[in-house]
Amino acid sequence: MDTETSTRIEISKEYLNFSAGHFTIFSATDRENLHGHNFQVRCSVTAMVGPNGMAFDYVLLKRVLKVLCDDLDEHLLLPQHSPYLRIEQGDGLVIAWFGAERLTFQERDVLLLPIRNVTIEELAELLLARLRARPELTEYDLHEIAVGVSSGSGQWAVSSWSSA
Ligand SMILES: Nc1nc2c(c(=O)[nH]1)N=C([C@H](O)[C@H](O)COP(=O)(O)OP(=O)(O)OP(=O)(O)O)CN2
Repeated sequence: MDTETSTRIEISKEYLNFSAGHFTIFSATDRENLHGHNFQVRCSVTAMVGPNGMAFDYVLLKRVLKVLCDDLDEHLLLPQHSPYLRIEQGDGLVIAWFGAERLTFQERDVLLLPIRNVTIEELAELLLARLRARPELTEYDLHEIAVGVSSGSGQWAVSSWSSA
């Protein structure tokens, strides 16, 4: 067997998910009501298969993905970089201003994310960046990484990176 093959390993485990509240913002005056999804996450990684017939131990990848999902699980997700949402914090509260609307939450319930909108495309890009930053993966010669996020069956956003 040629020891120079590049193979894509795909991970799509039921337990790679997070339940979170959010609202999608469509414009300065239009947003959804607050609601939640059971978001699903999947990942594919392309790497060289070594002479021992293995690219890398994908169990490690699954463990890291589960940590990234658990970090988001059971929170209200708010975008820190939305052009339409102003966020204040204090006295144990998070206050989000959407135009004249004042949305008030307990700090313990909120996760502020460095994204522009809580959409599956922004979540996929965020999880890809967080995955790439994990030290556990830096020792591997990875060629491509793609992370998918779904807000419901049949609808995904996939954010990808390539070393090429
Ligand atoms: N480009 C995007 N458009 C929208 C997003 C998004 O993340 N990216 N998100 C939403 C909302 O989250 C909306 O609540 C999604 O809900 P919906 O599509 O209705 O989800 P369901 O699983 O209920 O889908 P059904 O087709 O009704 O089964 C809107 N737009």
